[in-house]
Amino acid sequence: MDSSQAVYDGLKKAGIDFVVSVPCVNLGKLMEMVDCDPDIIHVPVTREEEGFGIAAGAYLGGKKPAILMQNSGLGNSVNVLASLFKLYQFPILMVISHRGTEGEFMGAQIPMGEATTGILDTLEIAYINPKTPEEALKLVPESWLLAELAGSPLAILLEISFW
Ligand SMILES: O=CCS(=O)(=O)O
Repeated sequence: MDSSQAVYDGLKKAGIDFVVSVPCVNLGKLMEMVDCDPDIIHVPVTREEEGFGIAAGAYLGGKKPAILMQNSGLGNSVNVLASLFKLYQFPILMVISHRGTEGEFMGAQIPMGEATTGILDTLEIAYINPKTPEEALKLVPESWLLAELAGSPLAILLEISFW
């Protein structure tokens, strides 16, 4: 099964209807799928924290939000995740291209790759790490249910080997 298709199908099964995105080489196909979907409002942004702010407003407006991002953007998002999403208990699916993992071609990605789970742990944001498209297809919809019940973001970490 195609990796991007599996994540997209999982988002659809979850009922995600609002997506903000910051590009990553591994998210390109998924972003195109989302952008072509008439039932999903897709808002490309330039910084992850901007995307989280827009997604928070969408959630308050009754949407089910997700963000497509690279883990490097997690560093830009600590404050908005803590002071907005955790404080007001907003759910969001964080579909994260986890760079700096095995097979990474860009050395600069390694430090944030290693820091990613620690940042999520510090923020008390749960995360899953599907290894195959089949796992992603099953776990993405379940992740939204958990995020909604918990009133919290939930990260879906997709390592380089996933793609
Ligand atoms: O952040 C790095 C740029 S790319 O590898 O996603 O193109």
